[in-house]
Parts: sequence; structure tokens; C-alpha cells
Amino acid sequence: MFKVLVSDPISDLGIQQLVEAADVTVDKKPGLSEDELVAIIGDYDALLVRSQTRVTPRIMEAGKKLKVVGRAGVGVDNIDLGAATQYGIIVINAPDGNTITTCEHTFAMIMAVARHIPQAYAKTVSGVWDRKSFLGVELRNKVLGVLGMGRIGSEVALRAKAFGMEILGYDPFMTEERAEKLGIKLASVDEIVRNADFMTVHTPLTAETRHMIGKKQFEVMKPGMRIVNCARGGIIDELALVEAVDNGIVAGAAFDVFEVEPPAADHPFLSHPKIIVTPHLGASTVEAQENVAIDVSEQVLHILRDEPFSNAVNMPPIPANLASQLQPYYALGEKLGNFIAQITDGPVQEITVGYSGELAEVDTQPLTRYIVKGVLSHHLGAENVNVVNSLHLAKERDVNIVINKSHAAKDFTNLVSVSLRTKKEERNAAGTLLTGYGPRIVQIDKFPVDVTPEGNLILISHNDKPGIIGRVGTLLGTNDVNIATMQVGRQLAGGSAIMVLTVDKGADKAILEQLVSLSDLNSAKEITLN
Ligand SMILES: NC(=O)c1ccc[n+]([C@@H]2O[C@H](COP(=O)([O-])OP(=O)(O)OC[C@H]3O[C@@H](n4cnc5c(N)ncnc54)[C@H](O)[C@@H]3O)[C@@H](O)[C@H]2O)c1
Ligand SMILES: O=C(O)CC[C@@H](O)C(=O)O
Repeated sequence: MFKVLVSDPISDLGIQQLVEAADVTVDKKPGLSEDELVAIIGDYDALLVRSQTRVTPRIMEAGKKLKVVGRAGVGVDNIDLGAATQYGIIVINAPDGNTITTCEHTFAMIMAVARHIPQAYAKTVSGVWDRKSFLGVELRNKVLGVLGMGRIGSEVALRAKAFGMEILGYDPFMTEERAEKLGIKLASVDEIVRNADFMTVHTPLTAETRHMIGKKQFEVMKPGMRIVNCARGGIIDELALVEAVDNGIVAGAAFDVFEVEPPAADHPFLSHPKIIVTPHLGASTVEAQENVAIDVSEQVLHILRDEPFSNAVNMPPIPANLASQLQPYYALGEKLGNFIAQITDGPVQEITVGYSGELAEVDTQPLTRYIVKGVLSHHLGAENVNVVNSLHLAKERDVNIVINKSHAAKDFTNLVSVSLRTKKEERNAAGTLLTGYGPRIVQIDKFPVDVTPEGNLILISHNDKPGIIGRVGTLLGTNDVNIATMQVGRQLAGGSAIMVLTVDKGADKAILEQLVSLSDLNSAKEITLN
């Protein structure tokens, strides 16, 4: 039974599929402190949050069973992604569910700041009928600057056009082609700041976007500009903005987000007559909260059940067609990695992965993660390595990963080979997927074989001499070890050779020592593949 903790207020309807899943129990405990979360998180397989819970490294470290943190929303700045990757926890978000809602809130803010709605409301309900102080401006024929033309920025631009506005958009990933399609003009931040009547920001908060609108930009800003931030606090320098409003450069501002949330009681925005605020309500509609909760719950279920999932933030996205192409190779890759790690002595220095045939044509990074997981699991423990942290753990340990691709795959449609170089030796194994038969190891250190990579195996290196197979069989039989399958591989008759046995139960150290004492037998290793 999987246990899911919901630590922020999240739509009941949205998490219904989790609540109803036969293999899941859901606990709703909003408002817990970090200490309280640390105390209980060890029991849970998944954590669902909105933006209030700060998912810190301490919480991740204490989450020994934690497989996934699901963010019902877009921004993951309340989740320590570095720590999540380090502890092998998948972080997913729901990037699409609140786009329209946040776009509409942005528009509500643009209209409110253009027509002084909150100020006029406050005065009217206080009993003052003031029709002179709230002269507004039209949106028609005004220039709207949009910084960040992603999901929300693009929707805002679309609606602004319906109001007869001219749009200047800035986004490092925006092409002329797409701008043309959206009917906007591409512009630099500087051009927007100098020419726009309204400006709205829709970027994430990153080192690059922090204070991207600050003192320098206010100095050259078109006087009378109105500014909206429904993205993240900190994209616009708050103190510089207050100064610009006081100096008359900015006519008004509308903020849904703050550098620190909630803002301190004496925050200058809260008492400023020309700055209107909402308490991070951009995504707060019935529809959006249901959408994001449904999206994230669905992905959490997939992850808990080891099914393909999407929207992982700390792993590169895998396009659906690539995922279905690679999926069948994951088990082969992981087993090959684990096999090679078990037969190679010494601390790992380099993993070389070779992809040939059709696999050489595609992005194989997701498969490499499984192979590296297989290698590192042997050394670090299976519970500590997964596809999220495998590459990170390798890098942290200075394990070099080399990828070779070749379009020609001799004898097989696809071949995956893994070489492991340690301080002591370098060994290699290659495998393929046989249609109708599943994963096979087809080569070990230049010796052709045909081994199903599962269960208990014994790998023997020996001299290709008559009688050796009989001696091995007799010794194992005497020790009550039943041989299920046997594969012998050699390059030249009479030369060195290998034998791979599948046995019904593991051979202990004493039996392996007895094997090595047989004449013409050079080494014997036990391998377990689950
Ligand atoms: N107020 C709310 O409740 C609320 C709700 C949803 C989203 N958000 C926030 O809104 C923002 C946008 O969300 P989205 O779903 O549109 O994200 P998105 O990823 O679709 O779009 C963000 C865009 O910003 C662009 N960008 C990145 N760095 C930039 C830079 N230096 N200059 C200009 N553009 C840059 C990216 O290229 C991308 O196109 C995020 O910060 C998100 O967290 C807030
Ligand atoms: O959960 C919320 O209401 C905030 C959502 C929003 O900031 C987001 O990034 O998705």
C-alpha cells in the first residue's frame, strides 16, 4: 500500500483518483511545520504540495521512502530540486492546468490598475462618492510589453490583442516565426521598457530574471507605465518600483506575488495608493485547482506504480514516441549495468556505453540512466540509486560516463554494450532485445553467449579443455546446486573460454572456492540479477 501525504490545501475533487485507488492511502495534513514534516515524512511514498510547503533538504533526507514530490501548480521554487535529485526523489509539476486562470488574473490586474478598481471600491464602500480621483486609461491602442512568452505570457498576448493593444514580447526562446504567428513584435527588454504603456512579467524566477526590472530599467522607462507581476516576486525589484511610482515614472502597479510571502505588515506595497495587490491568487480558481490536482495525482499514481510518467522537473522530459521506443530496453540496460558491476573488481572509474543499430539514431540518455543505475546499485545499494539520481551520483563520485554510438549493429538490430573500467581491470558485456524472447546478454568480454539476465548465475572463466564441463557439473551437484541452463563461449578451440550457468539457488563462497580449485578453471563469480 502506497502512502501519500497532502501537506497544502489541494482540491478534493482533484485528488479523488488517489483517494479511490485501491493501492493508495491519502493523509491530508495542511499547515505542518518543517519539523513536523521531518517527523512523519519517513512513512510516505509521495508528497503533494502547492506553494506553501517548503520542501527542504531536511525533509527529503528524512523521506526514506519518498519517491515523488508532486507540485499542484507550475513553479517549483518551494522545492529544493538539487536535494530531490541527490536523494533520488522525482519532482513533478502540473504545468498546464492553471495557465488560463493565471492569464485571466493578469488581465483582471491590468484592468484594475488601468481603472483604479480596488481604490475606487474601497473609497465607495467607505461612504465617499468620489468621481474625480479615479480617471483611468483605455487599453486600446496602448503598447503592452510581455516579458516571458511561455504558456501564460502567450495567452495574455492573445487576449491583449482582442483589446486592441500592440504587443512587444521578449523571451530568449521566442523565434520570429512564432512571434509572427502570435501577431506580436519581438523586442528586447530595453525596447519594452522604453516603449510600453503596460508591462507584465511571465518568466520563472531565476538568477537571470531576479530584478530584471530594477533601478537601471526604471531610469529609462517610458513615463506613466503601468506594471503587473503575476509570475514570481523578485522579477521586479520591489524597492526600486516603489521609488519609481513615487517619482511619477510608474503610474501604477499590480502585484500578485512578493519577494517574501506573505509580505511583512510594513511592506511598502501594502499601504501605497498606486500599488494594488492580491495574495498570490493567480491560480486560485475552482477549475485550475481541480486541473492541477488531477494532473499531478495522475502522474504520482504512475510513478508509484512504476509506470511511464510525464512532467518530471528534475529529469529531462522524454517525448512519448521516444519513451515507447526505449521502454523495452530499460530492464536490459539496468541488468547489463548490474551484471558488469558484479563481475568487475575494484572501484569504478569509467562506464562506457555503446549503442548500435536503431538505438544509435535516438536520444538514449533515459536508457543510460538505467544502465548507470544498474552499475551503481551494486556499489551503493539498490535503495539509494534510481533513474533520477544515477547520473548525478556518478558525477559526484567522479565516474566518467562515455557514450559511443554506431549505426551498424553486427548480427543484431540493436546492441547495447557496457564496459566498466575500474582501478584493477576493464570488462565488457553486451545485450540485445530478442523479439518474443526479451533481454539477452549476447557477449561477455569478447565471448559470444546467449544468457537470459535473471536469477542466480555463475560466471566461470576456464581453459577450453575436455572434461571441464563435467567437473563443474559434478562439483555443483555434490553441493546440491541444481544447474538450470549452461552456456559456454570461446573464441578459439583450446583457448580461454567462459561458462555461464543459471542455477536454482545461489552458490556460496565455499562452493566458488571449490570451483576455482578445479584444474583448468581460472575464476568463478556468482551474480544475482533480480
Ligand atoms: N501567480 C500565480 O499564482 C501563478 C500561477 C501560475 C504560474 N505562475 C508563474 O508564472 C510564471 C510563468 O508560468 P508559465 O506557465 O507561463 O511558464 P512557462 O515556462 O511556460 O514560461 C516561462 C517563459 O519564461 C521564459 N524566460 C525564461 N527566462 C527568461 C528571461 N530571462 N527573459 C525572458 N523570458 C524568460 C521562458 O523561455 C519561458 O518561455 C512562472 O514564474 C510561474 O511560476 C504564477
Ligand atoms: O498553488 C498556488 O496557488 C500557486 C500556483 C502558482 O504560483 C504556480 O506556480 O503554479
